[in-house]
Amino acid sequence: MQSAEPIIQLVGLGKEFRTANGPIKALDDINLSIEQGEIFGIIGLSGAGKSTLVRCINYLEVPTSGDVLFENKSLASMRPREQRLARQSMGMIFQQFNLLAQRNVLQNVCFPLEIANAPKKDGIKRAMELLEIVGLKDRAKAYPAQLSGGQKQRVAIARALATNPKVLLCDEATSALDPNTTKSILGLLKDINKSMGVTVVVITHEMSVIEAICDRVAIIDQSHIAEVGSVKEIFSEPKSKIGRQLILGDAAEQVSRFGGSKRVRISFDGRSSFEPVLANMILTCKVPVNIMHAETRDINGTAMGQMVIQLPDNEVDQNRVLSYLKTAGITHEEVKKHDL
Ligand SMILES: Nc1ncnc2c1ncn2[C@@H]1O[C@H](COP(=O)(O)OP(=O)(O)OP(=O)(O)O)[C@@H](O)[C@H]1O
Repeated sequence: MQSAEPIIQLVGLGKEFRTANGPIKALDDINLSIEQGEIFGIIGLSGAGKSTLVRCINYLEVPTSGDVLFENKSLASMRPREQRLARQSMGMIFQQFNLLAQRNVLQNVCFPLEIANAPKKDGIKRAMELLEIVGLKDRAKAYPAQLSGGQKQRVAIARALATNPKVLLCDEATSALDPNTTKSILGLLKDINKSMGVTVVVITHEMSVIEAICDRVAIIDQSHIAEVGSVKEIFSEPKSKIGRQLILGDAAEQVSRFGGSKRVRISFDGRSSFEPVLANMILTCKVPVNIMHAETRDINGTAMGQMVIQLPDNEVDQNRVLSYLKTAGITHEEVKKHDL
């Protein structure tokens, strides 16, 4: 679905809030290009400026400097009608769903069409089609209070799509949902992106969300873009400090559990591939290990060579790994530091 045509460009974008305690610079010199048809993630810690950024994209917040280009045209320089149409081309969903409690599901989805003065019959037809897409056709008469969080977000997605937007902006859309519901909502967003060609912009503080659906990602830190790239690139080699913190955070924490503990040399003699050996060991023992050194070659799916792993400090964990290696018939020996 991806093409190289930009649909949204942020050029030197800045946003400053005036508060009683002085100005707060929420965004500073943001330059980003989001391509038509992609799923673009924006990740950062709390307070980094993510929500402000996404709200500036559709002019819910008007930037204090720089420009937002939608389909190569500056929102700031558009005539009011043109700007309204451009903003209508960007649907939005939120963490707290923001459904109208007094309206049923169908009426919620029809709402943006009423605002856009669409004929009522057409509105209902379109809303029912969308409810079918999000899997809630049979709940058209239900009220938001009668729905689960995941169902509410599905209604919000249908409502956001009612005016046929080209872009769907998702501000922490799964942050209030449990992991399974999150997975199904992310799946739905991916399907919508594929089947309708809608560009999706996902704002999140969770790396797992980026990993699950995004093509590219920008990391935002303290009002600035720290790095941008394909999810693959950024995950395999984060260049910024905040990128390493977000991506390797857990791993870095795990490493601190190792201290100067026991090391084991595993020899691979071609009978097995080293990945399943390590993966099975970690899955079976539920113990993280640290790869200190590896001289292995994957030859036609089998591993030759050796690898030194470091075990956690905890003796029970160490014994678990050692007895696994023994039972699995994997050649290994304990090594001292100077043996490395
Ligand atoms: N309307 C506002 N008035 C004043 N300051 C604001 C306003 N909106 C945001 N800010 C400030 O701008 C900065 C960025 O906030 P923003 O909500 O964009 O961050 P965020 O990355 O979305 O954080 P979170 O994940 O916690 O929502 C913060 O310092 C915040 O306090």
